[in-house]
Amino acid sequence: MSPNCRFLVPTAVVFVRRRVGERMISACVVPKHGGGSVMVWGCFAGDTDGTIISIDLCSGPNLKVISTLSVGFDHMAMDEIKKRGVRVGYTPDVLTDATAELTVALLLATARRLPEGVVEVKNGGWSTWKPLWLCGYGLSGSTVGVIGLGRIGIAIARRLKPFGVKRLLYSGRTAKSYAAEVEGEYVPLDTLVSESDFVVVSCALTPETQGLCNKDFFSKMKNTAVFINTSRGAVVNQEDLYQALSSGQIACAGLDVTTPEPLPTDHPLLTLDNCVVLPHIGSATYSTRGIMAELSANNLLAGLQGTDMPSELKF
Ligand SMILES: O=C(O)C(=O)CO
Repeated sequence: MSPNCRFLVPTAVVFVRRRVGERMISACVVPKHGGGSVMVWGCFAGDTDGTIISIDLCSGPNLKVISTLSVGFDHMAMDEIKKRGVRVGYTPDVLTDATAELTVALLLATARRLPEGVVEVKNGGWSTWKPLWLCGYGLSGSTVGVIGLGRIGIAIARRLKPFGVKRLLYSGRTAKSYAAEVEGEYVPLDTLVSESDFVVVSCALTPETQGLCNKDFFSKMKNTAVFINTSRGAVVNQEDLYQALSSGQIACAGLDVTTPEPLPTDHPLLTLDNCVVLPHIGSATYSTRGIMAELSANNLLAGLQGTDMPSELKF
């Protein structure tokens, strides 16, 4: 085993090497970006804190199967994976509800300034009642814009609608028939950005979405708007977000994802009261992580056996 190995999510996965006919093939379980630990078996290396450096540089020719404990696969060198014909298992669907719940929690915590309130209670800042103290923004009667109405996006929209959201806008590559369920209006991105009181980013990280939320984007948002990102950190230009937050261009932001992860403790975003940063815990419920672990183990085993995986990435 590689000296770089740090153990181990999930413990259920034990078959990492297997003889198939004359050949020994290798497989590994990878956590998502910044996930903290990597199972390494000779063919695959991680750096000292367990983050994968690069599959193309580190994996050996025997690597046939990868099982990632995530729905996202932007942490893997897909071009190289395709070139080598490596099969990839992932964990869609099973984390949708947990991630949507976390998004709603983060949105409410950010808009209603819960972290600031908790600090004030502890540090004695809570004195007499003051009409405008710790006021924030409510969902009732608001316009919510979801960027990327995929599996998780629609689950977020479904949960937000009952808060009294008046208009639900969404943008993305195509209009979705299932958007009717939340009375979703498919609009150009610019319309969504300028008309929404809450902008929720729930799209995949692709070359098109990388850096999408930049200076130009934030300049179109309302000064009272709340920005939430639970997709991938690289969708956001963090320097531009910092400027938008510190100058009052937008009201506040809640991020469950950053670049890098973990975000260094001296990062400028962490100096702002109007920015709530979570440590990428979208899918972190006990039951969801258990189901993800089981699914990724089954993906891995199926990959090693050469049978259909329960959830195989098609590319
Ligand atoms: O599984 C993933 O890719 C996630 O980031 C869920 O939070």
